[in-house]
Amino acid sequence: MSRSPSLPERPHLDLDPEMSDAERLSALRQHFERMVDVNRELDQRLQNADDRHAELVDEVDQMKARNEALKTASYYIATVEELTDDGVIIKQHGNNQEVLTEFAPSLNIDDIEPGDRVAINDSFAVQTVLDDETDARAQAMEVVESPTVTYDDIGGIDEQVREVREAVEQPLENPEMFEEVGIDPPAGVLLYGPPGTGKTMLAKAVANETNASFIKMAGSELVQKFIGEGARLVRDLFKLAAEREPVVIFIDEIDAVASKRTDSKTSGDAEVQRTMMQLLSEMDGFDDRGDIRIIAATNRFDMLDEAILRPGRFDRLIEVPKPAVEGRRRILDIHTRDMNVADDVDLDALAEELDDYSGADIASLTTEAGMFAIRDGRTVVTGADFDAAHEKLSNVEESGTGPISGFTDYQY
Ligand SMILES: Nc1ncnc2c1ncn2[C@@H]1O[C@H](COP(=O)(O)OP(=O)(O)OP(=O)(O)O)[C@@H](O)[C@H]1O
Repeated sequence: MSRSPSLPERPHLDLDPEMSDAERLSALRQHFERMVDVNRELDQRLQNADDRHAELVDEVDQMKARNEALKTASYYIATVEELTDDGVIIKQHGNNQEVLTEFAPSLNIDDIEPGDRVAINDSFAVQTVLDDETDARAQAMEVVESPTVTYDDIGGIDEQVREVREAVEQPLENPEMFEEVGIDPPAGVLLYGPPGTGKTMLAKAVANETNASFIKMAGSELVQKFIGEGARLVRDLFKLAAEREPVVIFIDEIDAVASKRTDSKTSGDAEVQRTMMQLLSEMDGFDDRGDIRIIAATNRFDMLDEAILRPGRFDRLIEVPKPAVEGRRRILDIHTRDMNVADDVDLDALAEELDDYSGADIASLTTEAGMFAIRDGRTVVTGADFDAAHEKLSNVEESGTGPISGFTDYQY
């Protein structure tokens, strides 16, 4: 900490009784001059201190403003209901609370109409007018008109492929069979298992095979990125699907919106609950929806709320595990089929060695081996490249993150 400079020394007046009047006068004059100097210096210091004080007050004001901005940085979403002379009536999404409020001075009242979606701050003042919902939809969902993944691209999970085809393809292609037999087709398929085992691929391949569009939505995005919008986006998702049939809806990380209820009553939990209830109600009205099939995926089966597993909802559960040795061999085949691989590469032996590798880990291993060849200026990938890649990925594993996709706390 810097210390303030010491005060100037107080001038001392030393009058000798022996002094003549002239000497006294001269000593007094000198003393007076020194006092004037000291006074001038003190004045200067006071001025400096005032300036510094003003600077600090300014800094504090800026910090306060920044703090205020940080506090109000997250906005809530609402819809404009009515513009009145007293202000604007908005309805907040999520809790449907109606509020009479005002606009931020930066907004122009002529740009706002009833029905607009707006962002409001903690004091409900309208901060911005949001783009219309199709933009929000586009951000939240990945829509693929015709996915190119085929069943041949998926290795090691043949039984799971068969089950998914039965549950999704059959009802789309032969709905009359279900009618004749007199049973309802499975409503939703839930794929569960470790990350990177091909769940997304499987859903895309089914869409491809049935000439259906593919719409993917990530559960975590629904509740983390679009706070207050989850239930609405679920509604939008099914509306969009109805416009695109035949369609496969894929909800990844469904655990984010369908976890077991916790005891805490935070607004975040309430939001997740609302999103899940919307999803359940959409699925319950599913019978009349025609050519829409729904597949969800999770790495955390143990966390799921049983409500979503009831008949008529996700009633076909398919486990997608990490591949066994034959599966790994098949996945190695798939991922090396377009690679320039040297004769000394022994994929059988490699498949044996890649214990605990997921399909995604194997895909990374082959890419990594190719990178070693390129780094060495070669276009043929050798056994040594695969060994080096294996060693590199094993080191990642030793550092505690799993071969690649990291998977330590998985239970189901
Ligand atoms: N069974 C598999 N056969 C061939 N490649 C696979 C397989 N599983 C995963 N892969 C490779 O890993 C990539 C990622 O797989 P995918 O996204 O389907 O896994 P996921 O199970 O959906 O993972 P997550 O749970 O992390 O979303 C695929 O694009 C593919 O290259």
